[in-house]
Amino acid sequence: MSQTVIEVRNLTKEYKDTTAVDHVSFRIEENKIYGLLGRNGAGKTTIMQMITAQLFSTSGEVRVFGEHPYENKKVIQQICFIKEGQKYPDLFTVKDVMVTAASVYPNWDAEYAKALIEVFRLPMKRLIKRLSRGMLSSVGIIVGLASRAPITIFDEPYLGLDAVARELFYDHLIEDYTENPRTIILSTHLIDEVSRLLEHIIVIDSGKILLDTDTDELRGRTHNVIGHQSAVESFIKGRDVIHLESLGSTLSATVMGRTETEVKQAAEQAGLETAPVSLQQLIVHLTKNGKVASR
Ligand SMILES: Nc1ncnc2c1ncn2[C@@H]1O[C@H](COP(=O)(O)OP(=O)(O)OP(=O)(O)O)[C@@H](O)[C@H]1O
Repeated sequence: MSQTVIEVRNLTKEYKDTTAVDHVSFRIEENKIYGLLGRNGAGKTTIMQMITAQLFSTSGEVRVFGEHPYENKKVIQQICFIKEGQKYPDLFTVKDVMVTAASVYPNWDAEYAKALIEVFRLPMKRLIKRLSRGMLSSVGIIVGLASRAPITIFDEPYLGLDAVARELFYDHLIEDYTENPRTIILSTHLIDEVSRLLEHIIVIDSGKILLDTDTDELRGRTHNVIGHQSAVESFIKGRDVIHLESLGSTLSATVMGRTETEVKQAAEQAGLETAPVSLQQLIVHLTKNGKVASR
């Protein structure tokens, strides 16, 4: 069985007028790529800030490598947290960021960082404050990848990055992860783009967990079932229906089964068509409904 590297129990963060994170519990296992997904304001960044000891929880527990992360250098050194809009000192150049990162992360690979700087075409001597928005995001991505931190977290790392640079990021992430397995948590709204990378997803909605599942298992459990309205309506009775769409007399229902293949097999036996559901569609439907269920 895989080792747990992060354990969160009943984690809650309350602000004066809002509960940003509401009794959330989950485990993150070693050497897997996770997606932490959800709509704006769902609570993703707040959770990541508590995991990385940048924010105190109101209640509940966080353990990283079995220990409290707060003021725990041994634990903090093992985590690289890349977030949108990272601030750097005014006079820092790209090179200064790389030199600083090398001194912070014990597994830093300077050669790899150099190669990535060429891939992303970053000018080493330019002041960070003179970089374009996309270039600034590339700096974070390079630090995240070259840190080789046992837990690497990317929170919406691509503000301003063009499609080519995002593809480069995904390709390098998967290639380097294969050669140097570690735990990666990606938080993003570009779900279709990263869906091939994610092994496990945790979906947050209004501070609560909506879904915590292996991606392949989810794909196996969830299908669009398509057919004549009356046939689909009778098929979905008593089933977990996430979304319905009708076109004339045809009805398409997005259905989540309890076990893999259950929905697909039953639908086919009933003479109905099935089609796969993209991860993005699924998450949009789930979070639009805001339906918290024991999935
Ligand atoms: N310092 C704060 N004071 C009050 N409310 C806050 C504070 N920080 C965050 N919140 C609120 O907590 C909720 C969760 O915010 P959070 O930034 O964690 O969401 P998110 O899922 O990361 O969103 P996004 O995808 O837009 O980045 C939001 O309602 C936000 O307004």
